[in-house]
Amino acid sequence: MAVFTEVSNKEARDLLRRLQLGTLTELRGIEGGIENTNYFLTSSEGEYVLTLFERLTAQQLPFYLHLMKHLAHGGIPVPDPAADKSGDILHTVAGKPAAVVNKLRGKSQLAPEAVHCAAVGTMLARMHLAGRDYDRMQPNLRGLDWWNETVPVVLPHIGEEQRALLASELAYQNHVAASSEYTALPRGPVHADLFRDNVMFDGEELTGFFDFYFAGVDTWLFDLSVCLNDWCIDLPTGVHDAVRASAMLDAYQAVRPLTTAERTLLPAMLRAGALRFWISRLWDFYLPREASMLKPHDPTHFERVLQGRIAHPLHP
Ligand SMILES: Nc1ncnc2c1ncn2[C@@H]1O[C@H](COP(=O)(O)OP(=O)(O)O)[C@@H](O)[C@H]1O
Ligand SMILES: N[C@@H](CCOP(=O)(O)O)C(=O)O
Repeated sequence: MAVFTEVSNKEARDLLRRLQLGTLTELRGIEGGIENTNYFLTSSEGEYVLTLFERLTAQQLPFYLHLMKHLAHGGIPVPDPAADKSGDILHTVAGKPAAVVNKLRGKSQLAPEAVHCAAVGTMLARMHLAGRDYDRMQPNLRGLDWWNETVPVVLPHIGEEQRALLASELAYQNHVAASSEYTALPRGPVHADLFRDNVMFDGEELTGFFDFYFAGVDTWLFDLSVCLNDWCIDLPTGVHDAVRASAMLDAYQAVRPLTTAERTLLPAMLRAGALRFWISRLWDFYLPREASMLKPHDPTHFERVLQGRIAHPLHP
């Protein structure tokens, strides 16, 4: 149950009044999620999601919330944070930073087919283009600097073979990041965690991207690689699925063709995307944070994905 902080009906009613979103009809805790407290908030005006941020700070949050607003106004189906009379979209509820967004229609497609991967590819490219004129800056806080800080912390907890793979892949990624091809990659605000459980579908219609709280400015190719590594593999084995990957890549490129540097570095960024989540899963597994991680994700999954990406590089 991902309700780490209880919200009373009175607090919900007061918030709806401040946001001029009608009168409360239902407040229901959401069971999914591992980072924040989430409630479905239903009022006489519509259905919303109330999020209380358990770890992100009031300094970090404006980047994410204004990015969602910017993208929503740019026609991308993402939750649009509600503003109060003064235009503020970051609120305080039960002593925590909080936001209210519209509830997206549909549900997550956890067994995607090519048609769903194509829809994600199209919308991802549209989202990258819509983010070009977003003027706030926050780096990907789970990027290369964080990998360099975190790998030494997890190394003592893992076996010799894993240590060798983790250390050599980190060295490889530092080398790639220093190259002129990497510098040439187009970049902008990216979602950086657009897994199957962070996209809504109604049948084959993509109804929204959500959970932007790992977003940051990074390469568009990294974002695409994170998607390919989750949507276009066989989950039990981690093996690449060529049909779903082509569907996603073709759809993405129909909106925004990859540059020469991106085509060259796709194999390296697929490795980077696998490394990023291997590190975070190892970190969550061996160094769990107080009360936040209910059931840590399996780190060995991304170890397998990384090995597959090294053994069988994907050349678009
Ligand atoms: N805007 C939204 N519209 C509809 N459902 C949402 C929305 N935001 C969150 N949810 C629901 O809440 C669940 C948990 O949200 P999520 O952002 O993944 O939490 P966490 O950041 O804690 O992992 C999602 O799986 C989804 O079912
Ligand atoms: N997608 C990440 C975990 C991030 O959790 P989320 O529920 O906030 O998307 C992983 O699979 O390791």
